[in-house]
Amino acid sequence: MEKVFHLGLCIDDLKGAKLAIVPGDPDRAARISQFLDNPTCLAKTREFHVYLGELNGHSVVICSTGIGGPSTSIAVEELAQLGVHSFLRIGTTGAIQPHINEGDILISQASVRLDGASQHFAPLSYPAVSDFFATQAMVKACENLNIDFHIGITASSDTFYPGQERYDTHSGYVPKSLQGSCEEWQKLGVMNYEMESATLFTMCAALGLQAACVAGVLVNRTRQEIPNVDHGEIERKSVAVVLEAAKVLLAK
Ligand SMILES: O=P(O)(O)O[C@H]1O[C@H](CO)[C@@H](O)[C@H]1O
Ligand SMILES: O=c1cc[nH]c(=O)[nH]1
Repeated sequence: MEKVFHLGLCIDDLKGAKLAIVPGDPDRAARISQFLDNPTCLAKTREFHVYLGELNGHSVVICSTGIGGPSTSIAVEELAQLGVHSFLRIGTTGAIQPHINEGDILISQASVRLDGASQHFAPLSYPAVSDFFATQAMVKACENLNIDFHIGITASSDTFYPGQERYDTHSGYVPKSLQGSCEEWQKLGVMNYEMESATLFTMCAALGLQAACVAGVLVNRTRQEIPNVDHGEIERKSVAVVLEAAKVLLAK
């Protein structure tokens, strides 16, 4: 049986799993796996830490994507080759609207394509749109858990610093083409910045796969540039949402 190149896994390793939960952070993948029945670690290679377990009797994979579109595209492509069809991203994020607070839960309907990797799957005129049913499962999960949420558009950037217009940096300089971009996204009603959903949504839509994204807010960019909150509670809430959404989707 052929192993996929980066994850080093073959189809039988996934025991028929069709759904993957995809956080950016490898350590978060390990923490999420503890909520599955019979969790096992399948691989730890580069940024890709892969766990398998069961949710309500269904095999589920957890696979970290690392930061950004290029590594996300590898994880999604190789998991798809192994039989996965549904991808639920659970991330952290910076809000750019004043009414969205640290600790809030954001569900991305679609993303502004500030990445490069998505252009390797479809031209820029193609939308980075989530899957309706997977996103509906995220909404249902919040309702089931009585968790308030915001739903809307996310700006998904290749970079954490210039692409999200941060000036508190080594050089303090943001290229002219990105100066004022945060205000533009605010005025266009964009909720937040993160770094993987544009690639995830575009490639999944283009390849006939299903994707959704939930994120916990670590910082409100109208008030400060760099997060300084305790991530623990925020992660617990967003992990609860993604696990419940997985159960909702698996029950269909
Ligand atoms: O917490 P994760 O899932 O990594 O998501 C966000 O955090 C990272 C940046 O700090 C980027 O990957 C961004 O999308
Ligand atoms: O501001 C933030 C916080 C988390 N992740 C991001 O990409 N941006």
